[in-house]
Amino acid sequence: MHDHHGAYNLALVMLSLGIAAIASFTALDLAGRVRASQGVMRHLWLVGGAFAMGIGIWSMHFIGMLAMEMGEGVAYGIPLTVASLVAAILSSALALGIVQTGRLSFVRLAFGALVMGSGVCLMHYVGMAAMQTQGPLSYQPSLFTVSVVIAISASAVALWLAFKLNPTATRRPPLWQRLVAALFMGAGISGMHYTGMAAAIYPEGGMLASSSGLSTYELAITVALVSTCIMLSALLISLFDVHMSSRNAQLAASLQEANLELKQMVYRDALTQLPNRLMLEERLDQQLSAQPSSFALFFVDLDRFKQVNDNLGHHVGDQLIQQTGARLRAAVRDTDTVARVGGDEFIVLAGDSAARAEAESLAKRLVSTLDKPFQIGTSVVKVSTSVGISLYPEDGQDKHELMVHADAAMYAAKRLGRNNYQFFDPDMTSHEERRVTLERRLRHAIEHAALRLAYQPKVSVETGQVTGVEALLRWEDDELGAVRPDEIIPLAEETGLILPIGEWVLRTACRYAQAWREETGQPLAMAVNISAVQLNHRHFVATVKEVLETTGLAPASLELELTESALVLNPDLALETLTELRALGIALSIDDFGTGYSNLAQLRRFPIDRLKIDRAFMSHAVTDRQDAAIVRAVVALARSLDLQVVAEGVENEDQLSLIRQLHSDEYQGYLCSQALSGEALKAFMQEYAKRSP
Ligand SMILES: Nc1nc2c(ncn2[C@@H]2O[C@@H]3COP(=O)(O)O[C@H]4[C@@H](O)[C@H](n5cnc6c(=O)[nH]c(N)nc65)O[C@@H]4COP(=O)(O)O[C@H]3[C@H]2O)c(=O)[nH]1
Repeated sequence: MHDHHGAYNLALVMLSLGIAAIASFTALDLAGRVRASQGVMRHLWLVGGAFAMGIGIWSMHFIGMLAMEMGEGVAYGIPLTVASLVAAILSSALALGIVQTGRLSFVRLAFGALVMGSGVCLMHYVGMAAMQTQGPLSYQPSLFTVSVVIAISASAVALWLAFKLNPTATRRPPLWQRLVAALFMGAGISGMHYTGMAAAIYPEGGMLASSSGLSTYELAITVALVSTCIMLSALLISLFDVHMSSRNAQLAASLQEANLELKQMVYRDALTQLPNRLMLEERLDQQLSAQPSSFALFFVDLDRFKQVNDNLGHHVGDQLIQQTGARLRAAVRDTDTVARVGGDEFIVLAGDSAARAEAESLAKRLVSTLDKPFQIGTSVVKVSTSVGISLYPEDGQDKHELMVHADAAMYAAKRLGRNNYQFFDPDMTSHEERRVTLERRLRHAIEHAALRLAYQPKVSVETGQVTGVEALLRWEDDELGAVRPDEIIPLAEETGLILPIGEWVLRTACRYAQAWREETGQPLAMAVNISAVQLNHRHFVATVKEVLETTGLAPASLELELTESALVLNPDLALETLTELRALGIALSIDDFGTGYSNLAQLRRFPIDRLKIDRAFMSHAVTDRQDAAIVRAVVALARSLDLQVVAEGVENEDQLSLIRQLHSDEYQGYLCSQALSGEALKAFMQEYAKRSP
């Protein structure tokens, strides 16, 4: 026996190293594919990968053996050669199986390396045994051991790399990393092989002559070509698969994104990003199915939203809604739901406002948070809020009932003078029912002359003398009780009833003022509210003229009170109408000023005599700095436009002294008197004249 450490054919050694590196590269890539795929695909990748990798490693080994120049051609026994190929494929399958799932623990790595290393050794030494030598091969124990250690260590590094470079379907490690890893692995496999070759002690007599017709070179090149082709096809398929999976992953991601957006659109209000009605209803369903002991639903509606929208434009209206949503959100707990369910309507679902008292304190918070003026761009907008509350379970067992009842309670709050809240009461009717009844009864009231007027004195701030009165509509219905003008006027505007009602108010007020003059010999300045619908009606000026003529009232005794929204609806027509009225000698004032004071430049165009500061500002002007600032600004503005100022809703001496400081001209309010019937006004005036110096 002798060591057959014959010279190596350098070209074939290089070829074997190249094949080892390609096999390693393929192995790492396929390991990634196995990990990234699922189900049947994972098994297919495992089988295909094991073949490609096994053939690769085996060819490296085979070419490595051919690289040893042993004189004449060496013959290889077919069964053992095939067995070594099978060993290579099986150990590759095992290796791929080990890296396919989970995390790589130390035990797993050690076990995997042992299995794979043994497989590689088995392949190598079975392959060596296939060499047809004169006698059996033997091995130097030390080098043999080193070769086994190298095989196991190289396998450990290979497995570790396969895990480290674990690509997901969408992300692959950079190419250079994969190349370096492949070179490392290739070097490990080749190292094992050449150490194993070095360990071999060949028997005396050397090799049996090859019966194969192929030369060593031809055989090596053929094996290299075939195995490279197999590996390259596996790589190409793998690349294609990565491309497809990343495309699929991208598609899935964009589908998920589209789904989210769609959900957002379906469940969220676009303007405020708050939940919409649909989402609220779902949350209500969830809430109800959790069988809670109790909870509360708050229907929140802005009182003067339409006015702001008309006066200041939709963009301001939109911002008002956004700010309202934000304030409501800030006023409730994180677990509560604030949903926008209509133009200026919100619903708050308060999970555990168990007790009525808790619901009441939240309602107060909701009203007061929206009572503070809003700063929108350069405008200061003041609105108020009406809140209706329904409680589960007493006010409703299902979501529909709870919502309808909260809505009815909200309308009841509006009827009671706005800026407050009401709990649902079974006597309350829904908004629709109320509307229908109201319209029917209003028509009845017009036909049966059941409407009345009340007159509220206006007082000079300087002298304390009554300077005139404002006519206010009153209606006491047999069925409905007292109905406030705030409720009558919008309904009358919608139904067109405002024209007959408005004309009746004008005629009655003028007749009263003329009768007053005839009785007392003194003129009575009479202010009448005019709705936007009336002002924009073609015959309005003619109607006013006719009423003045018929009643005999001097135009100088009449003042018409208009809202800003009436003017901005059709500014050109309004200007024309106001100019004609002014030419008749009628005084004109802007009512509710400040609730959304708008286009000052526009206001300048109109022939106006007075501005009336809305009572919403007066109520807090003494205590709230922001409201006081608005009152101050309105007075300053009126002065700069050379207009008189009337403060509405003056209820106490503090408010009076504030407007006195600000040099307001007149005031109206409970401090002097409420609106009185025609008879009561006469008595009041006599009494008042006696009191004043
Ligand atoms: N809290 C409080 N309130 C006070 C005080 N002083 C007066 N008020 C109330 O404030 C309102 C003043 O009328 P407005 O601003 O023209 O506001 C009126 C006006 O815009 C409209 N309106 C009333 N009558 C008519 C009418 O005949 N035609 C039209 N188009 N609108 C009318 O309905 C609104 C509400 O009228 P009313 O309910 O009569 O309410 C009246 C009056 O009763 C006070 O010191 N404190």
